[in-house]
Amino acid sequence: MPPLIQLRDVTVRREQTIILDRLSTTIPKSRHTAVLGPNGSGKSSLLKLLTRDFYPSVETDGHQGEVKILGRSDWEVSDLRRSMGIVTPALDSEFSHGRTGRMTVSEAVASGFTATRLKEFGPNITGEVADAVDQAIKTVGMTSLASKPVGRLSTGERRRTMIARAIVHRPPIFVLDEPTGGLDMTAKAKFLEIIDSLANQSAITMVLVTHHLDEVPPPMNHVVLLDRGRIDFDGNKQDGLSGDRISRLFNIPVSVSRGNDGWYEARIKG
Ligand SMILES: Nc1ncnc2c1ncn2[C@@H]1O[C@H](COP(=O)(O)OP(=O)(O)OP(=O)(O)O)[C@@H](O)[C@H]1O
Repeated sequence: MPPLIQLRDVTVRREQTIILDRLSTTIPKSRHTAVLGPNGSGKSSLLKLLTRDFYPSVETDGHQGEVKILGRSDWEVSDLRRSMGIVTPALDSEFSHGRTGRMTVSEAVASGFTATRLKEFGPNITGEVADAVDQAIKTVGMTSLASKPVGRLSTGERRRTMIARAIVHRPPIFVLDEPTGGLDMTAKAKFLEIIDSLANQSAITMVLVTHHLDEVPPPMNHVVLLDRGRIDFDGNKQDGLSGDRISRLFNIPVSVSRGNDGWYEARIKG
């Protein structure tokens, strides 16, 4: 079986700026991976390569890196997005207003099957689709709000709806970009609990972008650290999240500890 995700020597350039610099990494099935790094290090750009919002740039010597998903690099964008679960700030924002925001929670979740954003382009919510929608909504604790328009949910409720939409069709890959942005303490705790329980399942492989060490769920064992568009570290979480390494990466003295529950914590020293 080919790796789920394979990046080989990929550079992304925008207006003379190199955003990602000859990145190579491989994510096999079940290797939940956290991508960490300071602001502007290229984390979101890396996810955009996976979702085909960005493509590898052709370099001056004609070289072009390669992004393979599920062993293929020749995906139609719509097919590719249907085979992934995606939660990004842009998607979250789209579901917060306008016609997309008028979809009910059930309709929004069902739209994960078609990777669409309007009710009329979504699937019929009957039979197996309806069962899967109910199950996904239950997983994120939104059953009592299933008929409410997503645009009228709180940020935390909407974010949980986005998770349900991402997993409803049981995709092999689930990518999340800064999923706790804007959540209060309670909503964040609830959200991380859901992510943690999904990371305990091996059928879905998660790629999580974050700047917060305390948001990396215990079952997520692999980290990629990015520094100014380059991979600084790609390996085991325990080795990657050392105080020295994180201090160097974020350019500030930090002590990192791991609690008995497996969650990490970072504190600025001094
Ligand atoms: N479409 C674009 N055009 C030009 N520059 C871009 C574009 N997208 C990203 N960049 C630049 O690429 C760099 C990396 O951005 P990216 O958003 O991937 O970083 P990040 O690590 O996700 O940052 P943050 O933690 O702040 O979200 C930044 O310097 C950013 O300004």
